[in-house]
Amino acid sequence: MKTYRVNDIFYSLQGEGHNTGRAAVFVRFSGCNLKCAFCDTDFASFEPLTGHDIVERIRHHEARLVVLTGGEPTLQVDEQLIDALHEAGFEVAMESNGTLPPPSNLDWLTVSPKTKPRVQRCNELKVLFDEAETPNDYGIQADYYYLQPCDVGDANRNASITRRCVEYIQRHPQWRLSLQTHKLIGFK
Ligand SMILES: C[S@@+](CC[C@H](N)C(=O)[O-])C[C@H]1O[C@@H](n2cnc3c(N)ncnc32)[C@H](O)[C@@H]1O
Ligand SMILES: Nc1nc2[nH]cc(C(=O)O)c2c(=O)[nH]1
Ligand code: SF4
Ligand SMILES: [Mg+2]
Repeated sequence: MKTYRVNDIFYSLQGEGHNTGRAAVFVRFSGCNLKCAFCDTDFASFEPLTGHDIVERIRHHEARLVVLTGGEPTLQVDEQLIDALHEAGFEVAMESNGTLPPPSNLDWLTVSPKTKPRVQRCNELKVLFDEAETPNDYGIQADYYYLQPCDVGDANRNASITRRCVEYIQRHPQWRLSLQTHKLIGFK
C-alpha cells in the first residue's frame, strides 16, 4: 500500500492569503526540493501514512477545508489522495513553491515562488517580501496577488519589513497584503 511521508497534522485557521481566517486541517508533508535560508518550518521528521490513514486522522474535525503543505507537497501528493479527501467531503487546497506540476484535481492552489517556477497559473500567488528585493511575480497568472512579509525572526526587523511591504503595496496596488496571522495569535 502506498504511503506518504507526513510530518504533521494539525487543526488551525488558515493564517495566510485569501482564505485567511477559515478553519482548516493542515497536512504537512516531509521533504522539500529547495533549501530556502529563511524557511520558517521544520519538515524533516515523518510518519508513513496511507491515504486512508490521513483521511481517518482528519475526518472528525468540523471544518471541511484541508491545506496540503510541507515541505513541498507536490513531491508526494497525487490525484488519488485528493480523490480520497474529496470523497470525505473536503475542499482541498495546496501550498507549493511552484517548481513541480501540481495534481490536476485541486480546488485551490497557492504558489509562493522562490526560484523560476514550472507552474504558470494558480489561484493565488504569494510572494515573500524581503526589504532587500523587489517582489517578482515570475510571470505567473493568478486570481489574486499577495505579498507576505518575510519573518526573519527579529521583531524590529520584521516590523520594518512589514512597513516597507505596506508602502510597496501603496505604490503597486495590484498586490494585497498577506500576514501570517496564526503567528500573531500564537497558533500553529
Ligand atoms: C513552509 S512553506 C511550504 C510550502 C511550499 N514549500 C512553499 O514554499 O510555498 C509554506 C508557506 O510559508 C511561507 N514561508 C516560509 N518561510 C517563511 C518566512 N520566514 N516568512 C514568511 N513566510 C514564510 C512560504 O513562502 C509558503 O508560502
Ligand atoms: N495557521 C497556519 N496557516 C498556514 N498557511 C500556510 C501555512 C504553511 O506553513 O504552509 C500555514 C501554517 O503553518 N499555519
Ligand atoms: S520551498 Fe517552502 S518548504 Fe521548501 S525550504 Fe522553501 S519555504 Fe521551506
Ligand atoms: Mg507555516
